[in-house]
Amino acid sequence: MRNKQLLHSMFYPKQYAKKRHVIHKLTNRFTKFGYQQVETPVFEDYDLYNDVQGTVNTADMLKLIDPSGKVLVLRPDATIPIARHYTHLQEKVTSGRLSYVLDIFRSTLEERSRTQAGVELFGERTPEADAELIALAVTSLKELAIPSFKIEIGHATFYKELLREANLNAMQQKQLDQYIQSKNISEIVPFLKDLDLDASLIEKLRKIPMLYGDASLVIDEAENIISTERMREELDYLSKVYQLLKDYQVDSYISINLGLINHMNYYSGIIFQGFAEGLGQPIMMGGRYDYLSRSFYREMPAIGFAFEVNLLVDLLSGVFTEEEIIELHYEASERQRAFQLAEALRTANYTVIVRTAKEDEQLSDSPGIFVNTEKLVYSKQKEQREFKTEQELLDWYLRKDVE
Ligand SMILES: N[C@@H](Cc1c[nH]c[nH+]1)C(=O)O
Repeated sequence: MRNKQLLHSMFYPKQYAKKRHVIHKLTNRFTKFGYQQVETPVFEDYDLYNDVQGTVNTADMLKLIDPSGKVLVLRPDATIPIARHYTHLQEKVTSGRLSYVLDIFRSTLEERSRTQAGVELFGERTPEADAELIALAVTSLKELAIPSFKIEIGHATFYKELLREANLNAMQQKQLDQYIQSKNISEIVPFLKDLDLDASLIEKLRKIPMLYGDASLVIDEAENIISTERMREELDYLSKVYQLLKDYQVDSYISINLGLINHMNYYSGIIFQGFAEGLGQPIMMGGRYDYLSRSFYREMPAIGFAFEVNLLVDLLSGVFTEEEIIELHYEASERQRAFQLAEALRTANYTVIVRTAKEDEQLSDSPGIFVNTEKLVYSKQKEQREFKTEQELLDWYLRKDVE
């Protein structure tokens, strides 16, 4: 674990090697599914977020002022800028797959920033697109060998459809979301009764937090609370996504949770979160956001998700640095030869540190090469070998791991 006392904890070499491994595996997998990597600026206009509907809470953004007095924010989310740029620039493109590894900054985060690795798929509103993303998330976590994880799939508006006629204000909606999210069933009924809602509506809403678990059972149960055409369509859509996930053979990692609530409010359809055993917070979040780009240049359906890279790093056990470091010691007169030899080894993909030889040099466990006037010596623990020329040493070095 990294040192949690510091505001921005440092990744030390072993930990950082793990982070690199996680990023490498994820980006590789994203590429294999056809997602191309992009990067967005760290600093963004505060106004962008003020003008957009369904964005990060502006109070949570980290702001700064540039010399002209303009208010900027540190990138609080990756999805919003990517959607904005993509729908603006790619006027003729109808669909596209993008990926990213970016730090995002919010005052509410434990360390004010975190690294996310995610994907966004633009231009498709089909169960096939949703299933592709969920399958990509599952196979990525499998490839990383994250032990015991689950993806929970919910819906951003399914239960809110029930409430359309109830006209709750923002505070009441927030309170209800909280009760549903925490499955606080005992508080929900009195709360709804106080709001003077219809008894049959209360009965349906009370069931929402229990619509959780095995997908086919939950989908069947959810049939009983459908009260609008839209709910019917969304449930059928969810069911199609689940059928597709069966064909991807990832259904054993999936459960449905119709009380799932994501903290971003741009979602408009399926939402999902990934959980690993023993970790209270999600390792992945995402969902469909078909109307976010309406605030930009043109409306384009979209879906995406992001992994929390640092949480994945903390979940991985094992060591991810196997690289041996060769220490190359040289006598002052042999400096140029030594530098050339070090460079030849680096070109051959070895890691080399060069240093001047000291009289009482202790042999360490890592391999050492000594460049003296008369000879070249390789040593590792008890093994010692002498070479006459650099080429001889190089030839032997390049062969030794193969033989
Ligand atoms: N940007 C979202 C995750 C996401 C990516 N794409 C869609 N949703 C978040 O930070 O929670």
